[in-house]
This record gives sequence, structure tokens and C-alpha cells, in this order.
Amino acid sequence: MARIDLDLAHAYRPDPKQDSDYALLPLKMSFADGGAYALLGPSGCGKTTMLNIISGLLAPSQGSVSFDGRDVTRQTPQQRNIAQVFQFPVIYDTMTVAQNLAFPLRNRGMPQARIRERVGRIAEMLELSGQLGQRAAGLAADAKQKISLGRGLVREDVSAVLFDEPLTVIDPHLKWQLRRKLKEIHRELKLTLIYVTHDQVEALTFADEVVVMSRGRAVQVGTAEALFERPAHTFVGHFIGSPGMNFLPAECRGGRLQVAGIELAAPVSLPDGPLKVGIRPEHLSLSTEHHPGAVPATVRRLQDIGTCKLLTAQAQGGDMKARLANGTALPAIGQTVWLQVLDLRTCFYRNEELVS
Ligand SMILES: Nc1ncnc2c1ncn2[C@@H]1O[C@H](COP(=O)(O)OP(=O)(O)OP(=O)(O)O)[C@@H](O)[C@H]1O
Repeated sequence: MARIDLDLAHAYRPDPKQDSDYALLPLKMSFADGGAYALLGPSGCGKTTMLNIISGLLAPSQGSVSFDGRDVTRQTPQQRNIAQVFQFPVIYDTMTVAQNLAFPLRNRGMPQARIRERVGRIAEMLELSGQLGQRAAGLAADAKQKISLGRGLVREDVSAVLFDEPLTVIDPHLKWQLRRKLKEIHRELKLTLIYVTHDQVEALTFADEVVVMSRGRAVQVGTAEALFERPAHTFVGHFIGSPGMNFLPAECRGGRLQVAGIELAAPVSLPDGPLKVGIRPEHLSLSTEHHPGAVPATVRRLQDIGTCKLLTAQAQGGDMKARLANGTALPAIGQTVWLQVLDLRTCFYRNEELVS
């Protein structure tokens, strides 16, 4: 296993001039030895580019990649000792499940007894023990992908295991199970795992730390809790959570905040000038009477989403969503309510970056 340091940028086109010419804008980042990471972001944000640069399938157009302080920028995936699992199964159909799992070990010249032991362990973890003697050709797509995962995880001596959306072909009900399995395997084997996905649930349940990416930039690296409670950038607030964070434009002057057409006392010290007030739908409470820190809004929609009711209310400056626990007394459509936008969990942003 290795600690991985990136200090680089990448443009697919020669002579990049503006930010949009870069698939990865200049970044400095480290992946700790033995950590489980997810690279999360919408299509085209640069996740696969970063993964391919880490694996050695792609050389960055600027800067370097180091493993344990050693420059590996020009090394191939084999030289870097990287295992990779792709979206679709990469296995040998004519081999049995056991032979497929053993393949990376046999290539490294591992003794037979040790191979048997390691294959047995990985098969057990992935619930493939009953199929070890079966030919891979006859198996369903999700079983084949489990073999691919097993082949990625079977070696103990790899620098890191990289996963590029590995659960795409897996049935939704099995996905949940496999994600949990991968997490267990990580805890047990202590491999450095880097997992690319555009699915926030997948990223947040799998990783210790999630790298949220947007337009070639790693906008925040943090735990699921940090990304939820303290998004460092409004993009993270929008992207994480369902629905995402609410934002209202505000103006601060000498400790007073103009927001949604009224003036409120700023709850923390804030710089003068334009701001955005951010609060999660899960944290937004409402009442029918005016309270300090609350703004007026008109109820526009109420949706029953099973686990709770989702209220949409129109405030001056934008629509706000609140998740209301089942059993809460619901206001009527068109009614004016007071939304508690300022509380201990409120975040404040300037130029889209968290200031408090
Ligand atoms: N081989 C290539 N040549 C030119 N441009 C590329 C190449 N591969 C990717 N890009 C561009 O680089 C940017 C980042 O792409 P990348 O595939 O890394 O994003 P991604 O986040 O992995 O997206 P997805 O989830 O759709 O795979 C995109 O604008 C993409 O069009």
C-alpha cells in the first residue's frame, strides 16, 4: 500500500489558455495509505481523468504523481503496482471463478498453497465460495462483476485498488449489499481504495473521505458528515443531499443581515457585503409566527415522500425546501409561514466559498 500525492494539472488539448481547457485544474492532493476514498461529481468533472492519472494509464500534462514520496509520473500501471476494476467485467470466460481470482497471484509467482488460501478468503468475502469451480462464462453479469472486484482485491501487495463506477452493471438490490461488502473488505484488508462514482449515496456509504469534483476542480475533500454539515462550496451544498442545500442571497452591514426582504441580526461575525445564506432542508424548521432569525415565505407545494413531507415555500430571493417529520401539523398551500433560516447549522458563503 502507498500514500499517493498529486501535484498536477491535465489538459487533453495542447497549450491550454483558460480554465475550461483543463480536464483537471492545478491541484495538490494526498490519499493516505490504507484510506478508502471516493471521487464524486457530475459527468465530465474530471473523475476518470484523475483515476487514470493515478493508475498510470494517463500522464498528466503538468506536474507529478508520487507514491510514498517516489516520483512515478512516467511509470505504467504495472510498474506502479495498481489494481483496477472497471464498469464492466474484465474476466476470462473460459476459466473457472477460482482460476480467474487466482490469475493476478499466479502472474506474480505466488506459491500454490498461498494462492488457494487467498482466493478462498476473497471468495468468501464476496460470497463466491459456492461458485469457485464453475466456469465464468455461464454466470450472470453481477456474478461476473463480483469476480472482477475479487481480482482487484486479491493481491495484498498492490499500491492501491482503483474502481471506476464498478457497480453500474449490478442490480439495485445487490448494489447496496456489495457496497457494504466492499466497506467490510476495506476494514479487513486495509487496502488503499479509490472509487469513482457520480452517485452520492454510493460515495458517502463507501468512503472514509469523499473528493467532490466540479469542472476539473476538487472543491472539497471530507467525510460524509463534513460534506453534509459544512459544505465548503455552494456546489457541494447543492450536489450532496436530496434535495440539496437551500440558498438565499443576503447582504451584511455592520452585523445586520438583509435577507428575504427583512433585516435580521447576524448570528456570527460576518464580513460586510453580499453573501449567501445556506441551510439544509433537514435543518429548516418553520412556524406560523414570527421568530428571531426567521424569514417569511409562502407555501407552494407539499409532497409526501414516505419518510417525511417535503415542503416548498417561496421566499423573497428563492424557493426553500424543508423536510418535515411525519405527524407535523402541515400549513395550507398559499399560507405565509416563517422559516428559521438562521440557526447554529446555517452556513454563510461569499463568492460561493464558505466564510462561516
Ligand atoms: N481522451 C480525451 N480527449 C479529450 N477530452 C477528453 C478525453 N477524455 C475526457 N475528456 C474531457 O475531459 C473532461 C473530463 O472528463 P472525465 O472523463 O475525466 O470526466 P468524468 O467526471 O469521469 O465523467 P464521466 O462520469 O462522464 O465519465 C470532459 O470535458 C471530457 O470531455
